[in-house]
Amino acid sequence: MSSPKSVLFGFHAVTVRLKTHPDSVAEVHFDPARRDQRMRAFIERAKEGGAKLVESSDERLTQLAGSPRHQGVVARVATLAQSHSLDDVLDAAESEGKGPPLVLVLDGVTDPHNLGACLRVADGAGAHAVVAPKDRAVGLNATVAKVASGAAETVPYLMVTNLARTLNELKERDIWVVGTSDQAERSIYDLDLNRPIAFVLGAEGEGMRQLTAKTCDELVRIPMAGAVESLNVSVASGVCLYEVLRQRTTAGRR
Ligand SMILES: C[S@@+](CC[C@H](N)C(=O)[O-])C[C@H]1O[C@@H](n2cnc3c(N)ncnc32)[C@H](O)[C@@H]1O
Repeated sequence: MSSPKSVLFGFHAVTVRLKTHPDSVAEVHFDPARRDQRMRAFIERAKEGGAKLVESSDERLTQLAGSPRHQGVVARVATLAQSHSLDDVLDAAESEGKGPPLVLVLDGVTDPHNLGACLRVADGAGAHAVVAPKDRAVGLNATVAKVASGAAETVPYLMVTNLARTLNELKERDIWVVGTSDQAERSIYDLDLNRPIAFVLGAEGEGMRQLTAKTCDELVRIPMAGAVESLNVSVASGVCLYEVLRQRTTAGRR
């Protein structure tokens, strides 16, 4: 029986899938009219990975991707099974010596561009997982993967049934659960983040749900020096996760 297929588009998203799960790539469609260096290098890599290459027109690629932003590259791929739980992911990170747990929790991020950007920054900062509630989140689709530039393949994205319960489970693992709100009193720059940590961010508009905020150990704000009240959720994720990385890296150098 063949596994369900989905599409990935854009150079980064397809290249990372070829690197991480080459067997899951059924076909790579590309635009033969594009003969630049980037495309030539990409085709070389796809051939090395054993992918079936198919020449397709720009129009056909747009149709396959469901978007004109495919950069001349669309892959039909098998959907990867999400067999692991958050516990499995954190256990694996620990046994691989990846440092204290670092988790990004997104309560209500339904925009694929925002999720893609959050996954990208989570990968960059070395987060071990991104977690979201099943009923208040966007799933991993082709737009998310394109915006994530490959990070949708590298950072486990776990959709959970009950977010408050998951936050309590993180606390039981001695992970400090820190919620973020532009209304919080304490600044993120006053925290010692060199410890197991989960940052919780909320939706554009209404922010975190009340129960989510109540379940957090601490609420912090990112200082805002100008006129606007808050940052985009992916930018705020970047500030939080990179502050953890900065503190942990600095501590490692001492
Ligand atoms: C666009 S903001 C939503 C703003 C919303 N008015 C609120 O009450 O949080 C989306 C998310 O990014 C994070 N965020 C944005 N700006 C922030 C700030 N200055 N301090 C802390 N978190 C912030 C929060 O997690 C927030 O829920």
